[in-house]
Amino acid sequence: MADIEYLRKRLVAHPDFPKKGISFLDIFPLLRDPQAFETLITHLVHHVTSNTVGKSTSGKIDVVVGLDARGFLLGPIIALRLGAAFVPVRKRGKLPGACVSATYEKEYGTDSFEVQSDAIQKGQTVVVIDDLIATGGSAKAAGELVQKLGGVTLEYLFIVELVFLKGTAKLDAPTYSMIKVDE
Ligand SMILES: O=P(O)(O)OC[C@H]1O[C@H](OP(=O)(O)OP(=O)(O)O)[C@H](O)[C@@H]1O
Ligand SMILES: Nc1ncnc2[nH]cnc12
Repeated sequence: MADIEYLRKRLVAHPDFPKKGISFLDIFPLLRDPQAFETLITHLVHHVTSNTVGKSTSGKIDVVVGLDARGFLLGPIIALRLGAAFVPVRKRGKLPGACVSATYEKEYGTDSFEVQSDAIQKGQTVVVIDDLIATGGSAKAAGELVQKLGGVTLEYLFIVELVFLKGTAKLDAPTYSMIKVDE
């Protein structure tokens, strides 16, 4: 299996995308490389089963919440391997039926997230997954939605953390990031 350094080397930085002054870190090269993709999924599942499940009173993770859009590429695979439900948190206006919503600021703009009201039951244990945490606005909004439905977020998982933006300080549960980027 490849190691974390192998993954780090495959991240590609795009200056001034999507706005001037933002250095956009692209995770898609990792997904193009089956060895890297398998490593990152196996690593995150191992982390959850060996560290996070022990914090759950039910002895399992009930729900994996994935964030629109790149969290959708990771969440369902991890949910299947954990035997958990997958629940999407989507940008506003995309989900049918009753929803709860939260508006948030992210590194390059404002957005709103929604989740279906019946997607998480009171007391269910949750891990939230996304590709990257920058300012933490997106993950914080997702955590608020889980809380509104009565779910218990045990951990936030990311492939990449932009440490200098201090996004994890906004979150109400521990975080785990495979790759920390310092500048
Ligand atoms: O920590 P933050 O400052 O909130 O930024 C992180 C979020 O920004 C990116 O998504 P984006 O909203 O660009 O959406 P996309 O996945 O649909 O491209 C990224 O995938 C995270 O979800
Ligand atoms: N710098 C960045 N690179 C990739 N995705 C992001 N989402 C928010 N900031 C980002």
